[in-house]
Amino acid sequence: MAALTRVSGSVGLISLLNPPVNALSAAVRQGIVDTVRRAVSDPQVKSVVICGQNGVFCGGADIKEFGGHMSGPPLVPIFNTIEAADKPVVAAIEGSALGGGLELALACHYRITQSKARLGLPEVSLGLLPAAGGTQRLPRLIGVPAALDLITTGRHLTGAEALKLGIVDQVTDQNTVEAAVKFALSIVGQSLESRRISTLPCPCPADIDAFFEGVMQRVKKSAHGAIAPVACVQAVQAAATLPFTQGMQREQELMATLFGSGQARALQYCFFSQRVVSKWSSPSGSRWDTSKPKPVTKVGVIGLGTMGRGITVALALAGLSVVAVETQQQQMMAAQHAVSGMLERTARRRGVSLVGDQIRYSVELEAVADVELVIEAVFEDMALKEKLFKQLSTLCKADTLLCSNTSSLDIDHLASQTHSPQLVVGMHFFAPAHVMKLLEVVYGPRSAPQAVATAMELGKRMGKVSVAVGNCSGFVGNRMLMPYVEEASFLVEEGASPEIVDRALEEFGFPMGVFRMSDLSGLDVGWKVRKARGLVEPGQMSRVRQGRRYSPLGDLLCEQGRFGQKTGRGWYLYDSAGSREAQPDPWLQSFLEEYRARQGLVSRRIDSQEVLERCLYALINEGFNILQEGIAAGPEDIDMIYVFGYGFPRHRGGPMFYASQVGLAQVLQRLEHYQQLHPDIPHLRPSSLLRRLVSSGSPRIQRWREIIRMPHSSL
Ligand SMILES: CCCCCCC/C=C/C(=O)SCCNC(=O)CCNC(=O)[C@H](O)C(C)(C)COP(=O)(O)OP(=O)(O)OC[C@H]1O[C@@H](n2cnc3c(N)ncnc32)[C@H](O)[C@@H]1OP(=O)(O)O
Repeated sequence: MAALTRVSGSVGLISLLNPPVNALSAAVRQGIVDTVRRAVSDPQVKSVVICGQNGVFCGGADIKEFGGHMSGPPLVPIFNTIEAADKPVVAAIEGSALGGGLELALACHYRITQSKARLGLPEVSLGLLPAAGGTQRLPRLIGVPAALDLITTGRHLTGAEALKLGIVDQVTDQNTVEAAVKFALSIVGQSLESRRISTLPCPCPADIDAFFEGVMQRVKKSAHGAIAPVACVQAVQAAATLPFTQGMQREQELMATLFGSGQARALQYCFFSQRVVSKWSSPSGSRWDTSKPKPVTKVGVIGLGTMGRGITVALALAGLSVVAVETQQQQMMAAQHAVSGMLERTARRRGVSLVGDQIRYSVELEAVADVELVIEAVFEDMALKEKLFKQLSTLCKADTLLCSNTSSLDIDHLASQTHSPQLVVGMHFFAPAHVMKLLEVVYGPRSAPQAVATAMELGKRMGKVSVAVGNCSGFVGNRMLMPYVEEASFLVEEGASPEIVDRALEEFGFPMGVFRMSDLSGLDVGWKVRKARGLVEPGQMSRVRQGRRYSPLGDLLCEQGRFGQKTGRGWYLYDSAGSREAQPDPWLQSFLEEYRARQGLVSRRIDSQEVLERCLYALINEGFNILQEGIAAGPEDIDMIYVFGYGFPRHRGGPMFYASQVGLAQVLQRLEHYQQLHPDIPHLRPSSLLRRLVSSGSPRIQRWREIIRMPHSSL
């Protein structure tokens, strides 16, 4: 798990070996202990280089070990021993040095890195902190503000950026290990005093108390209830104010609190779930490992409204050639201008350079005749899309994949308009499409495995978390959103205010409650969908439609021209159209009072527990229905959709993981309770899969797929 060889006569080369990322498993840690001891005591070894085999330095502690009993030597004493060695130790960083991997490098006396290597302390995204000395060594090396930025965000740096910050001593584009060995030979005999980071003073801002107060306020605000970023600040504060040994003690105490927390479990579940969803499968038996994606270099985007523009930017940033089509000349010009601006801003933010001329604009549909894949992003109007798919099927090459960005329309129906329905899949992006990480790839019963594989791969190239899901109204994300949003409206009918509902959801960790979110995206969006479903009865207040409870509140607001932020009024009041500062609206309060009176509803006090239970359990219950129907292959798919597309707090793991933590029996019992009180709300009727899981003893979430697949009686 770690090997020691002697190279160039006097350099002890320690290679970590634990593919694919040389994670610091118990065996690797033991390997480091043994090889360092041998290298230090071997008189023929004058200096040491630590590297990882197979082009990766080290991906950090072995996250798989976190769930079980930790054995093997701990990291902190190993790193202290390396730092204390009286022979120079050089880290040769290729690929990645992340988490414990970077902490290992910080314990070395010198660091040499490949320019493209990724370095960072991403523990915060696993609900932890860099507890192998990272919070104490990094601030001493690069100063408190820069260290705080890296530790609280977990962001990765390239080797070149790390050099600028002073984290590494040299960057090379040549063979990193060879460069490190050469360097190690050149420094034999030099003093190591100034190279032991733990002995350095911590460069601090002038008014340290005020500085940390400000940082803490900012971090708490953006953490939305996550505890790890706050602990990271506390640990760095200890580095700034305490001697190294005491700082290390504080780091360990904070880590102990985080390590056992539900948030760390949820975030580590997210880490693995993100990888599980890339290994997609469909009920027809097609799978990620047996389906080869088709190579794609040129993509057509049709419709350059908000979504089409974002998709064009995402494709161009991924290095693809794009043919962007908008049939109205004026709109095309406006789109071209907007896309250029978005591209420039995003490229600047990401620090990447743009390759010119990647996008060709056209007002002719025929311009997409030679692309390998088309993404349609026109209005959500089935007749328009039907016509377009018929045209595309005729004018594109026979093997061109035809994808729709529809957020709810029937993919099978669109496929049936074409000569090759097997080449049609949904690619449902989320606004803004060049920013949001989620992509729902929607397959129908006729979609070819290669079509699904190609859309998934394209999503990956754009840096998306792509999740393959089956075709149904609203797919996974929007289908689950319906009961969530409806419950929120029912709660308002029963006596809650939009502020009470939103506050409960925001305290839970959503960046925005349901009503603020609705105001942001536009109340007319849902209105249009409800109209298409035949639910809207203009001017009517009836609360039963299509045989079930219905809240006309959203429709009534739209009829008043209250579309949310864009009109300056919606569920809240805004200073002006387009403003983002939501204020409670006295008009809405009187409107609701009058509405309740006319409906004969007696307003009651609704607390945050009821808000959370009714909104979240309704959403979760629909998730169980989706799993039962095979629309999503497993709970991880649903959770990643909600975390990456709908702002579900990541530190809660996603709705299905959250349900598993609350306890399935508890979720079932509360749904039964609310269903008894509201028998006219079908989405509160517990899913039979939920009942089945509870009667199977509420197994761990990792076992749900197994239970879902088991044959069962539907009685
Ligand atoms: C109290 C005791 C604990 C003390 C701890 C002290 C403090 C230290 C803490 C840590 O170090 S926590 C870990 C920090 N490191 C990370 O968060 C890095 C996580 N990994 C990645 O970001 C990426 O995997 C990568 C290294 C950038 C490589 O990306 P790539 O896209 O090339 O591959 P992936 O598909 O992501 O991964 C391949 C494969 O490897 C598994 N894996 C990756 N990292 C780890 C890890 N640190 N531990 C265990 N396994 C890891 C990943 O799950 C994939 O597995 P499969 O899906 O193929 O099974």
